[in-house]
Amino acid sequence: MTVLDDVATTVGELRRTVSDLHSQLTKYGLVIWTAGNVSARVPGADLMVIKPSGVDYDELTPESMVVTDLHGTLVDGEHAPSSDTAAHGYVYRHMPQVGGVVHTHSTYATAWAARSEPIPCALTMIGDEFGGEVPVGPFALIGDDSIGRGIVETLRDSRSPAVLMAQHGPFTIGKDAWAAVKAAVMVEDVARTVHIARQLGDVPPIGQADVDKLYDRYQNVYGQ
Ligand SMILES: O=C(CO)[C@@H](O)[C@H](O)COP(=O)(O)O
Repeated sequence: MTVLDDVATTVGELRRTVSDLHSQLTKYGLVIWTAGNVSARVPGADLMVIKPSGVDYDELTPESMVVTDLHGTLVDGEHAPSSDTAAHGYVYRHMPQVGGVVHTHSTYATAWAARSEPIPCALTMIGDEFGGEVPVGPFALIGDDSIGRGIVETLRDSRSPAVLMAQHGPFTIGKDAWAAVKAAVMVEDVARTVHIARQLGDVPPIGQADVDKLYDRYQNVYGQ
């Protein structure tokens, strides 16, 4: 009997989900080479499914995904886990509502991160998805849980599912991995649009009362 036996079916499904979601990062042009990673929490266990480190996107398969505990220790898989595993695990340990974490180096969001500058809430789409500006997290070195601590410190009291980690790039969270991927797609789109708008002149933020209404409608009414 291993820790995996109770959740074997769920882990099998999440291996496929996490593998497939990586193709959304390439589809939307959010990563180059082997940069970036997606993970999903395994409900009912202190485990996650995450991308293997440094494997080409074309070679990612359900079987090549890695299962670790929430401290990044390998539990199942043939490959070494992503270099951001400790960061993802820290988020899962400290934000129980989070079921998915994504990291990309998408160009425009990373450019804002390089400047350590939050993306102002200047578009209805930013109010909808992020509920305010997209915040900046501290600079942190890769490898241990420093990045995770920065993500949690920044997002714990924010409505934003995205943080621009200074001089690194965006990390996004969601109730599941799909939602975290969506936030990664959205943060790149708004980073690009607000950047272009700023080339044209001042970019006024939307007032807080309207941001609150936008966020409420999009989170609670929008869609089917
Ligand atoms: O920026 C980083 C490290 O934080 C990553 O995005 C790497 O670029 C991809 O690392 P692996 O997930 O392949 O280890």
